[in-house]
Amino acid sequence: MICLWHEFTVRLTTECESVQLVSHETCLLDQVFELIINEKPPNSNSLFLDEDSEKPHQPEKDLHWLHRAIKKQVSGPQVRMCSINRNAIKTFLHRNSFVLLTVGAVVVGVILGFAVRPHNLSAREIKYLSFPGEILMRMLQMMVLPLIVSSLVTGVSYLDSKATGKMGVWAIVYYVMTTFIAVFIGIVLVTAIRPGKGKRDTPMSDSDRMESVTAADAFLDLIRNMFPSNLMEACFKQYKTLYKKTISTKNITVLVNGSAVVTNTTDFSQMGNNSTVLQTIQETVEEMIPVPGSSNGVNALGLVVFSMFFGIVIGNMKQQGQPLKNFFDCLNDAIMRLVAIIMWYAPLGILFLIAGKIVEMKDLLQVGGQLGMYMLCVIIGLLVHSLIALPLLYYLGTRKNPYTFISGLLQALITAFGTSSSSATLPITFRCLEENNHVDKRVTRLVLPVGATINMDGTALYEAVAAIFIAQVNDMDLNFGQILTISITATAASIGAAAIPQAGLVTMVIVLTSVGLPTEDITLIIAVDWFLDRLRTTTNVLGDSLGAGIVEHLSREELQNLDAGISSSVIEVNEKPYQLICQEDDCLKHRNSETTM
Ligand SMILES: N[C@@H](CC(=O)O)C(=O)O
Ligand SMILES: [K+]
Ligand code: NA
Repeated sequence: MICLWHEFTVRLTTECESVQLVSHETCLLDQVFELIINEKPPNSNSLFLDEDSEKPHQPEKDLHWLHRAIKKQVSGPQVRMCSINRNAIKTFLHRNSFVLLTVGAVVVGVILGFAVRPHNLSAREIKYLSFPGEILMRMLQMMVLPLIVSSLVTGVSYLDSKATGKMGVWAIVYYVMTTFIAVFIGIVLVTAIRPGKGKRDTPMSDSDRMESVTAADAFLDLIRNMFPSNLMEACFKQYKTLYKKTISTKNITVLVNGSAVVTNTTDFSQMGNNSTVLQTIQETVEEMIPVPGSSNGVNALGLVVFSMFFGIVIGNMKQQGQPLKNFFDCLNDAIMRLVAIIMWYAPLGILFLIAGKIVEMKDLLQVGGQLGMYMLCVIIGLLVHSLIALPLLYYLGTRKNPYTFISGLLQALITAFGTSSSSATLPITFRCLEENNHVDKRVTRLVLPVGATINMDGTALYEAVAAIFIAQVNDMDLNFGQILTISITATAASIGAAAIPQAGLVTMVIVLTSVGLPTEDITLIIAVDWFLDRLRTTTNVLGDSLGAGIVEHLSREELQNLDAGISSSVIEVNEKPYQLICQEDDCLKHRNSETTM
């Protein structure tokens, strides 16, 4: 945070450098004035007339007059300085208006929330209070579906397969690596701090039991969701395995030996032949069998997979695929223009989202004991990951200042905190990366939708910490194998988690069942999950964005080659060098004008 603030002030000072130049000017004028006073012009008596002309002129008085006159001269630049000062502030405000508005909204939201809190609003009134925030969520979510599809299709179709492949590989390497780093940080912290040690102090509430899905079925669901059976349905439903209890009857042969009933597994030879009778009875067997079911929400994974393959195919169709390419390009452009409008509403929405949540929440400061230590553990882990590990990785990958990059993302990060959904934040993330950080659109279009869907560092860290916390509360000692299992399933759970509020809590079940922990114990951490969810979503968005920056840097050669490819194909068509320049310019202009309002 301090680094961010530092970046911010650096920006402010560069903006105001011109102002400092002007004040130098006035210093110089002062020096000139001193010089003039000391030199005293020889004909000062006649030259400088006092206002009171009747009195004889005295040199000192003349000098005072001179002073006044020069002061008058100096005041000209002073006025200019003020106007430049104002201009600098104006441009500063204009350039950072969104960030300033958003930060202001957070501050006002917190103040409003704490001001309203003592009034003990009813649940209904709180709903009304956060209504403007709900509208923001709805507007952002409205953009997500067309945004994911159009940006992925265009992102993939405009690259050749080589560039897509290389970018894809870098992105996947980055996603997997950062997720494991996050899990590692989480595990180290939770085993060092041991928040769950001691007697369990949180009473169990068996009211809301979590429906448990076995790890294997959850994994299969993930793959099933990659290939939605119906594209329309994928826009609002996901596949989810349900269990049905079936009762089947089995014929079992038993030996009846006097009064004792022995099942057929017993060795026959030990029984006396004359006293035993073979009998066939029916036994009912209860079995849970997986049946198809569904849960509400966009099947983002399915849409991502479809759009990517669709884009590759369109790209390979060359001339024939051009109309579809243009269509999705235009769709993407139009959606981003809508997002630009929504951006103006975003601060207001965030204000009420935060105010509403503050009014609604139970006193977080009173969460003490094990749960408090658990929260601390997750918070420290997220901070370490997002302020040290990820920036370091960005620096190693690009040799650029990561905090400059992060300062450009401020609005997306705040939106992530406000909405606690990385998919709802996606439109804002796009704009921050493209407008503030000038990341190539071909990269963001490809990397961001995939990242928002499968790359969740914060969620992975949280899942690992939560699982080990629950093990500690249950006095279960985990061996190395179990910890390894947790780190793998936590990664899988973060991939499977939908980018919507508190989705991580649902996929927790996979991690818990994989090491035989009681899934009901998720209720232990539900109370503070809303807060941790906001923080981990912010980390998720940060991870996606830094990933886009790194991937852009690592694949800059491919991008340049593509640019060169465009110009060489233009030569083939036109065979006139001067037209090449025009075409290239047009092409560049076109690329730059995309999504700007
Ligand atoms: N809310 C998170 C997912 C989670 O629950 O961890 C997100 O959208 O990124
Ligand atoms: K995910
Ligand atoms: Na990751």
